Amino acid sequence: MTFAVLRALHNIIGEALDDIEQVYHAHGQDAVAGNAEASYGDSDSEPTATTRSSLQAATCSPLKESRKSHRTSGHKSTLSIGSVNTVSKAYVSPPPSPCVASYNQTFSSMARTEPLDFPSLDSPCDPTCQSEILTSHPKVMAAINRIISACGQMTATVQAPFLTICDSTMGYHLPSCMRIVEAGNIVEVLRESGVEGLHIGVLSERSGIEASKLAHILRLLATHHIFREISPDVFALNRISSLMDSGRTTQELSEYQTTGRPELKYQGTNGIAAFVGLCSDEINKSSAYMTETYLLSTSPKVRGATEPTLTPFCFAFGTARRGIDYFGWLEGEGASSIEHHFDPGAEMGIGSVYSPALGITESFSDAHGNADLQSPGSTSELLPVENPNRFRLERFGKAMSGTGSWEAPGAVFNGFDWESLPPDSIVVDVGGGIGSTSMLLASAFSSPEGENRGLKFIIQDRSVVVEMGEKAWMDKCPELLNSGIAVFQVHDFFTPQPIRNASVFLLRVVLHDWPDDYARKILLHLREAATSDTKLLLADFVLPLACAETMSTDSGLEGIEGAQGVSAPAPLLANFGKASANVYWMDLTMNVMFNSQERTLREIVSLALSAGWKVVRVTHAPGSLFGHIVAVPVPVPTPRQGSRSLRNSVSPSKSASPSLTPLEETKKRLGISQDGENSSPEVDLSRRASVRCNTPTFGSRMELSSVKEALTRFGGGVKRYRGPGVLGRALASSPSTSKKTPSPLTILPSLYTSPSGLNITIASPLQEKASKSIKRHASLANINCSSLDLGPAPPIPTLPQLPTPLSPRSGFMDSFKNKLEGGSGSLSSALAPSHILRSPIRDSDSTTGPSHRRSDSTSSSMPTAKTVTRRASSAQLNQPQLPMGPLGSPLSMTVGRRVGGNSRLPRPNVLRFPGVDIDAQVEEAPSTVGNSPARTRKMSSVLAVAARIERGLSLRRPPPS
Ligand SMILES: C[S@@+](CC[C@H](N)C(=O)[O-])C[C@H]1O[C@@H](n2cnc3c(N)ncnc32)[C@H](O)[C@@H]1O
Repeated sequence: MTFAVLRALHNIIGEALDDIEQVYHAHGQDAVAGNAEASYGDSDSEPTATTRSSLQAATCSPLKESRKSHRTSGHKSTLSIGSVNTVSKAYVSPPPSPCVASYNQTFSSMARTEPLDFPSLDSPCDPTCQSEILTSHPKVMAAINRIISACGQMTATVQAPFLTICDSTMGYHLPSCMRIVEAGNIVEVLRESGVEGLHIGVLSERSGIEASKLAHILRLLATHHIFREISPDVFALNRISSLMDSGRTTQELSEYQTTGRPELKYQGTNGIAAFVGLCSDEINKSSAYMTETYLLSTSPKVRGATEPTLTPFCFAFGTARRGIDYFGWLEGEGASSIEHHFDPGAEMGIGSVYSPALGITESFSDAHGNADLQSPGSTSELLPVENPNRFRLERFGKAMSGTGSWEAPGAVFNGFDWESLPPDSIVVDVGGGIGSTSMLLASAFSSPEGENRGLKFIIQDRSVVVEMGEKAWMDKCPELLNSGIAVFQVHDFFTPQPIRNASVFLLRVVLHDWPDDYARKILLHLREAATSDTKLLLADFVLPLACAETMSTDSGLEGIEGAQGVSAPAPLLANFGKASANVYWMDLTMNVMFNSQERTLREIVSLALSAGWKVVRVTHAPGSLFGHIVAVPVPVPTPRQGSRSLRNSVSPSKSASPSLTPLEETKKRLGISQDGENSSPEVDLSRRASVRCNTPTFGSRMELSSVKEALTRFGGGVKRYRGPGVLGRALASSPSTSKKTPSPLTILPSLYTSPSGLNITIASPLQEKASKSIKRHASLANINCSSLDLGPAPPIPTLPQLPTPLSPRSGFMDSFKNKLEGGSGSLSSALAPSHILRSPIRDSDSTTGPSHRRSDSTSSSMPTAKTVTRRASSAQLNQPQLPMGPLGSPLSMTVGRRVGGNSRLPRPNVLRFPGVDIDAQVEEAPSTVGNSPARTRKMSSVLAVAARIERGLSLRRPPPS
């Protein structure tokens, strides 16, 4: 039986490799045919000889033959990776350094002769190259996850159990080694030395770490594939370690250190080096005190603490006694009583070490983590330093900068039926940070112009954050503030919610910062301010169980749309095991640092219910563990009726007061008085906690999102757009150059599997080049475009004049046409906004023609019988504010369940979706736009619909006849 399991795992790996190779091969072939447009990036310059040869050398033929030989030989790579010595210094570190040769320079040439290979582990990572970008292709990511999951399970099965225990228990050396490497700027030193690597003697001299110690450190990391030992004692960067490159020169780094500003290393970077430093330093040490805190402490209060002042961090760093939590410590609270200079030699290395290099005071706690060894008077000198943890504070901020993209920004479009909200509905972004999510939504669903200006947004946060947010919006989208579409409001979410007529309360990565009692207080304040129509939208990671979810009656999940989630295929662990590790790392990080947590869906449902919110729906972006959870108001349960979570976490009152409503009673138990002030003995801690969390934490968006990026990835959900503004500008802006490279910290939709394996047969007269591009676009959307009929176009009737300009997106249309006609720029980036299906007409929208209203479905599952209808008569086209087709074209498209046989095929302009038994029909519509581009626009619309169907987005019913 075990062999059968191992074989099954082996098959999963083989099939996943096939999937990956297929995608890479298809893209390579496409490029070979001279149509090498990058899907997320572009290229127009020539490679250097060295980079070309190196990339060619590192590129192999992922052909079927080689796949076979992989399978049959079981292990042997047939790839012939060229000598690393021929690889140029083409490092692209984040941010790119001046010595970088861009990927695009090499790709356009290389791709003509070689199919595309998967990125090599042995070469530095170039996040902008096609090969690297393709790793985020949904099909590739899904396959990668299956491979990681299967390999992890296979290793655990075959490895001697004791060795697995050693890996798990002695793995503490890994973060320690990562820390010293980051702090010693080893990556930057190695980058400057080039691909030949550097002998440990030189490396030691340049980093200040003793040679033999450093060699052993790097060898451990090389053994874990994080560096390479390319010859004895000679080390070099590889795909993994190169990501930690700050891009600074070693000279700059040494200047920062000698001037006492080492944190400048992280400025303007993608945050990975800072992230490595943070995790391997404070978090690593804090985690080591989990047992002292949760188990060995003699104090039950400590063992069961939910306060941020009694975390493993507080014991590891000796702040518990002084009631200082992580943020307080970062901000230097109590610093005046802390020594800043300690001679470790005098105290046998126990105590604190002042590190001029890092600008920090390092504290060592005793073996139990209870001693605060930084107590005053134990050392020589008290320095008037304003904040001894300034370096760590700055590093924390930079480390967080990439974590906001752990959830792809546009996922929120599909997380809620935004279009169901009437105009002027108010969305309150509670603890909204600088309002990055609201900005995306406002860009898509509001317009500063016209009478109907769509949704309104109120972004609430602490005053310092509100200031930052206002500034960011004034820089990026002032019209949204000036028009009153969005306002910032200083508000403490532990006090009563001032907005009493909200349609949606949005809480994005807020609850995971708080233990249940605090989270419940936040939710209760929102519940109290809710109308019966108000919805709560929670956006957070949802921890999967490590077994398959059951919908049993005690799960609390019955009736919740989307609760079942996606399980990995057997024999993989239901949650994809190792492939999902990151969310569990996050969870325990929140635990040991803040006594907070990520939550399972069961926990979220129970927590919400205890505060009078019933979860009705959960959606995930394909393959992502980041969820959008919709809840509606229900009566707040009394503690007696309440959920397990409420009963467990709130000490029951001796006798419930009959004169109080359940909400009042619950608030009383939680220490919230009727006027909203905290009144229980918890008050101090609550206040403390609420003022602590000034600093955005894991998952917060530290900069405004790119609207374009969000729409590119998730635009299928955006259906309402009422005029120019941020979105209009984003769409009309330069067609291809402004695509933002996703942060390497981004978790892209990862466990994606196409629910249906859609095939499209497209019959339409298209220019060959356009058809190729569309095929590739379809492939990116994981749609198998099985054939494109390039037959002759049916005759086009005489046409009325189209209004000019076509729409606010005409700039975009131009770029699209330009692309089709062979101009520069990326077709795919031009196509991307085709996912933006402008809303057909709202009932209330008298100027926009007949009502084809509105979606009945908020389902995220595959559609069964759904129809999209988009109609605009030629007469309507002459009116000023007409609903245009997705690309401004006057088209009418119907997608509906196929009834009976395939009678409509092979008529031109009819699409077939065999996987889900759905046809899409594009009706001929009047157009004066040239024949081929017009058809191509329609086709792109069709693909947009196909992508929407494939993603399980809700579509529309046909108009009432
Ligand atoms: C993890 S961040 C999330 C920010 C934002 N929702 C996002 O998605 O980027 C948590 C936010 O909660 C805010 N916050 C913390 N305590 C707060 C309080 N008592 N009242 C209002 N906001 C608070 C922080 O300032 C921070 O912006």
